[in-house]
Amino acid sequence: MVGAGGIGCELLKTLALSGFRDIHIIDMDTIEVSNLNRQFLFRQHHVGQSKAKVARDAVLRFRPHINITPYHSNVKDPQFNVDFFKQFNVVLNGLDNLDARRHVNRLCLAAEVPLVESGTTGFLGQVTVHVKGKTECYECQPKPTPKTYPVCTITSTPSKFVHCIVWAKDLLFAKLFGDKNQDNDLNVHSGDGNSQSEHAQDVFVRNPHEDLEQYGRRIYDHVFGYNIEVALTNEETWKNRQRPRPVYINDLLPDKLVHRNGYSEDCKTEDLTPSAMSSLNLKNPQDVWSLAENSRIFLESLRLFFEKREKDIGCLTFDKDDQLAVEFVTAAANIRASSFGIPLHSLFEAKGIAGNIVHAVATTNAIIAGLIVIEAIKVLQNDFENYRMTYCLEHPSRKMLLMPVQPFEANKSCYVCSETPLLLEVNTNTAKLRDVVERIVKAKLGMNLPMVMVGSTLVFEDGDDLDKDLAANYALNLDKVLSGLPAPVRSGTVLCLEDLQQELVCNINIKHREEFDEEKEPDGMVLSGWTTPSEKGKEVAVSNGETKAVASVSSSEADGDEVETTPAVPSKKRKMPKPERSETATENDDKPQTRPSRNLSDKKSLQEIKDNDDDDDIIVLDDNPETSKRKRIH
Ligand SMILES: Nc1ncnc2c1ncn2[C@@H]1O[C@H](COP(=O)(O)OP(=O)(O)OP(=O)(O)O)[C@@H](O)[C@H]1O
Ligand SMILES: [Zn+2]
Repeated sequence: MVGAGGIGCELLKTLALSGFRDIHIIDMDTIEVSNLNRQFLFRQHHVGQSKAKVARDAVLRFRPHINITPYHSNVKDPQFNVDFFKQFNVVLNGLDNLDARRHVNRLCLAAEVPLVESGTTGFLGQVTVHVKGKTECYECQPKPTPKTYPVCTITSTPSKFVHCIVWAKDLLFAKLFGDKNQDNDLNVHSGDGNSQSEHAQDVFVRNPHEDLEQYGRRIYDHVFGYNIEVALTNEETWKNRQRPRPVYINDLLPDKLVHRNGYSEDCKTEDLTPSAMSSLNLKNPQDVWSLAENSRIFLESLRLFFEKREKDIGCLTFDKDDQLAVEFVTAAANIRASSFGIPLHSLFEAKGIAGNIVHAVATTNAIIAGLIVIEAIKVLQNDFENYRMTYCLEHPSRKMLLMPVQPFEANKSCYVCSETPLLLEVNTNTAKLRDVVERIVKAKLGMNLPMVMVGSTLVFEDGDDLDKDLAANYALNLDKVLSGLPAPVRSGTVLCLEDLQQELVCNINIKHREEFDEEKEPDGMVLSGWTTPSEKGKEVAVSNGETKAVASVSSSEADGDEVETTPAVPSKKRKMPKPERSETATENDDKPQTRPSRNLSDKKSLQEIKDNDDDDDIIVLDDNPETSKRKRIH
């Protein structure tokens, strides 16, 4: 088992009660108070201890004679190599992030161990089975990427609260407390010339003799006052939009914060984590603060960052579990929202949006854990015919909340489980090797410790145990443009990537391209070749052959880096599920959740599926339903 969190606790209990006698469990985390509402193997006195170890002890209390081996470690650690994975009959994932899931997928493929993968988001959940040579792997289908917003909406023309949140955490928070060298679009688009952005660069630096309140007030006036004035000069922008209103601190808080009621220098925040809410005596996170209160929180949280957390400044990124960061972002987003005539939100709501939080539902985790065990048993019995991927829906579909679907066959162009090369369009004269390694090899391809080869020349290798000279040489290469490497990379060159831990090799054909669209191709390079086109709305095939889309997390307004779990539901493509139980094909008394799929709204294909409702075949739908083929995979 990988992961001993929400799904993991349920899973370990159900495995133990179902007769599994030798279980290894990996989890890198310690128990937090916020886990206790659903991770029922843990109690308050366990807070701070290893999840894997406490989960083991809790289960041994009611199943003392089974073996449970806990590892308080990251599954990406080198000790969990292919040989380690080979000792298991089946691997069960109860993870919460794509990165770890992809890594485990690769190790399972390399070790040839079946993987049962799972995820939940609120009421939605899914369990999928991945067996090399039999079904698709976890990465055969591209995963939905987190929602992004056009830069100019965030910097200049927000119309929803989420735009203000993204501005507050990704631009302002990052500018004030994050890496000083990062690219940051703050202000760049709010003025009409470079001089504005130059001015903006300076304003964020604290003057030597400026006290923290003066500094906070200056930042406040700059971002909520001056920048809005500058933006207003661009008449074109506001022709068909409501004009924003500049906000200045003296209009709201003419007196210094220290002189105002509700704030005292000596309030007892010393031993607690610094919090602007507690120092200003604002207690309820569900209250929507006034503009003045938001302004006070803004100044106070900024002061607390500099006073109490100075060592963090310069390397912070927004973290939903960092109270002070949430307070700052809530206040900044609300002040901006007020300026743009957007309704203000409480800290609780703002935190949910900023952290992309979908509240976990314990029952969904329990259901999903049960389904994992059912699939694990089938895998152990080699009952391939009966493997199912199961989706847990929010609303019944044909009176069913659980929707079983036969597994899909592998995607022949999946770079993880097949050897199909990828294509990278890149400007080989301007892009550095570092850009390719960071943006493509690590971020897009999920390699953990990659090696990059051009022909037989190794140009980069990652790892802590490298020889010093070699490491220095690779560091030099990282800063070279592709065409300037010791083995130059140009159009037609093949880059060979290898991750020894994941035992993954992947070739990339390089195609030189001069120009990239900043908005649409922000990486400045485009990787293609493995994805099958998937539709934006995710669709689920239901058991009578109809297809419906389920509301999924990515349709939520929230923006975020990582969705807690990602139930990827099958997109249009591939094949239809085998009906699990026969129901009258015409019955459909629940409201359609969203539009029917393009493919299956086609009457002809619907009819075709109904006709096949009760046979055991798997139907493969090509892009054009007219040419749909039926294909047996076993
Ligand atoms: N790379 C990894 N190696 C080992 N364990 C991991 C890794 N990534 C995630 N996990 C574990 O997977 C579990 C996922 O559980 P869950 O989704 O309930 O998240 P959580 O962190 O417990 O809760 P929340 O995110 O809501 O605070 C966590 O316990 C986490 O430690
Ligand atoms: Zn694959």
